[in-house]
Amino acid sequence: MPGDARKTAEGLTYLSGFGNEHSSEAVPGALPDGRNSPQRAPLGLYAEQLSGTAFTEPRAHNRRSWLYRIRPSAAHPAFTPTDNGSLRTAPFTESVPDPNRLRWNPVPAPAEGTDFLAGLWTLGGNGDATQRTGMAVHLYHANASMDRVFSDADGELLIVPEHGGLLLHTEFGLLHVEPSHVALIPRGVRFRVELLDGSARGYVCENYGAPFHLPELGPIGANGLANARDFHAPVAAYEDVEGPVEVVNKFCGNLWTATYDHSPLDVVAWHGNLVPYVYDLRRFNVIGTISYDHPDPSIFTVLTSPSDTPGLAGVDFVVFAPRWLVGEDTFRPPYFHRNVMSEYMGLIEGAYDAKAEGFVPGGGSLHNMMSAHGPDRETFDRASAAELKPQKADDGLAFMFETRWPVTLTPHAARAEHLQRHYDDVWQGMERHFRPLH
Ligand SMILES: O=C(O)Cc1cc(O)ccc1O
Ligand SMILES: [Fe+2]
Repeated sequence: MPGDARKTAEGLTYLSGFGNEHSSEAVPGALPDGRNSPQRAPLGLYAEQLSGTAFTEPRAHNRRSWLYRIRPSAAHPAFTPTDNGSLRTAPFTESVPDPNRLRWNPVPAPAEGTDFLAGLWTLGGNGDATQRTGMAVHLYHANASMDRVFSDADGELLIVPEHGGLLLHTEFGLLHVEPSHVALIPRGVRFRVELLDGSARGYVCENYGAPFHLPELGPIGANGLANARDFHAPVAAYEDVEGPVEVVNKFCGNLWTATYDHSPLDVVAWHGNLVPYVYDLRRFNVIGTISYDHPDPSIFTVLTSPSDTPGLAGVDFVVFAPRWLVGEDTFRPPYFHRNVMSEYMGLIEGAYDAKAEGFVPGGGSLHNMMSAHGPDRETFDRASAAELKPQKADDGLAFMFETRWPVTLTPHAARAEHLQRHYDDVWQGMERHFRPLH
């Protein structure tokens, strides 16, 4: 019942920190002491390691957890292929990469009975899931809770709700995520999504590459941006369900299904540093100029998935959180630019300071590699004439998935009804102001 679920969601206990060695047991004594894999695990549980990085990756990047569960994950029948719905995976080869500036309205409401998984609609992406490079942008619109369980072997899922609260039942325990919060489900972790408000809409970044971590702070110092202690992992909570449970597994681009004879959300205790987590974007410590010029938005990076080249992210997750604008003699909104990185932007609420209208909550824009963009004409005119007193930019919450490779669209995104036909017009009629002095 949604009412009961909301009560549960509000009472959740979390473990705080990013990349920590956490441990949690739902039943006292379920965690073995001093070793991971005793001859007989406590309470008759099965011990199992979940590796998110290769065994041999450097300690600073290594992610794994030990799970103590009622049945080992291996106890399942064969998977068989099932319908992928509107979910697509890299490599994206069905459309020609598009250099145009593109913008979409929100994804239309789905048919009754659409759960989070069925409600996923892929916009596009890059890389190759089988090579563990690149990312995909998905949107979701759902109106039913999942009575099946999902896991994604292709990548981790960064869920960015725009409408409707979600209660995520994961192998590690329960997470509650609301608009303005984000949730991360690591690669391969089983979960199901319960809707808390009847329907839910939002965005998902599926990251095929290295797990997201916090960006370096460099000269900013030891604190700032997203603070590690504001990331919250669940405490162990398990389902002891015997009976048929559908489990859907996304593997190398396809959905596969199997009917288990028990719930795989049966982890009674766990320890490790590979965990799902939630983060409240409003806790982001925004750093900006206190002198002049508009800083590059890398300063708003919440999470980054590094590639082999230092500083060049497979994908960055960037938030435009409430902040003061005080730059002197400065054009304060985002500047005109062309970027080697490709930018997908979404809006969680309100408005975005570079766009006077047309960029709406639940919608999104794509400015692919080197495509020219920036403030629309109305914003340019307003900001060029604005009185430069300190101003609070707090009427919206926007974000960006910024990636090193161009985003190629799925055919359904390229042809969508809700693709805006005249987005280019926002830069039409930019007046000529040039007046040579002589
Ligand atoms: O295009 C955008 O709106 C995103 C963006 C924001 C900003 O403050 C500077 C550069 C940039 O790409
Ligand atoms: Fe941009």
